[in-house]
Amino acid sequence: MYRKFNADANTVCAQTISGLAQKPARRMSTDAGSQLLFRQLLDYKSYTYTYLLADPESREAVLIDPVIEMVDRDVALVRDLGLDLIYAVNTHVHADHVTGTGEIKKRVPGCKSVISKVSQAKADVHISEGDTLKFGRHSLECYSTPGHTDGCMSYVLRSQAMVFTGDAVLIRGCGRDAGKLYDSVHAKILSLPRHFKILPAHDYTGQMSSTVGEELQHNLRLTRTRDEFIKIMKNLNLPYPKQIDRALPANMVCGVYEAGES
Ligand SMILES: N[C@@H](CCC(=O)N[C@@H](CSS)C(=O)NCC(=O)O)C(=O)O
Repeated sequence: MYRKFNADANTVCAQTISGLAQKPARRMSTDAGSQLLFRQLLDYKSYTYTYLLADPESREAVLIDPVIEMVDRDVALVRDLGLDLIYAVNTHVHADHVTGTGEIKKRVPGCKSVISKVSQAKADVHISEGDTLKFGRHSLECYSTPGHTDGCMSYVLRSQAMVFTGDAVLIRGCGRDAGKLYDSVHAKILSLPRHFKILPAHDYTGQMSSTVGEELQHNLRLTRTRDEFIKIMKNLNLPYPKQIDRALPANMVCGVYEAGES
């Protein structure tokens, strides 16, 4: 399904290239594998990571999982870096914070909101398994990874060996719910090459990334059998997310209520 993508996944290059000010003559290479602007941004209230990805050549950019309270920061960064933000993407309908995608759309003309079709939430673009989101020379491959919610998607940036897992896989942890989550995570995320970097939607322990190999070895939930996993998740008794009553209805409409809109 994804053969059209850069098969040379091992061409892993410096992922953090903040050189938008670089003149074209100083660029080291023109292949997509070598040039990505990458920023991991934190919302310190919900411990949500927002990711800004861009092709420094075309300047097309994507934000993954923006948070409404942090939209000023995100839009300012996009402007400072001279980027053309084309997509504001959600991994799923979040329960712990309100998405910034609707607010970003208002401030960045032409930016489209994205979420899975299965989520049934409002957005400009509804994606499904096997779809791709292109920005410049890069492509995010869309994988359905249900379990935490039915509409959860993970996004693979193969040329950089990165996977944005939302709440499906957290570092040494995972999202809520059990059987379906175990199956989709093992089939779609933990089956990626071991060097692929895992970039989750949250971390509550101050860690920023992991790898597939590391989680296969050290994730105390996901290394168990399916039955053990279901038992562990049942006994966690995770508390009700504080913002859930505000977040869920807002996130079904892209994070913003407009008078007259449903
Ligand atoms: N304290 C936070 C919620 C923390 C939480 O439950 N996070 C979710 C992902 S966001 S809904 C989760 O699945 N965590 C798994 C875990 O093991 O922590 C709040 O009140 O918002």
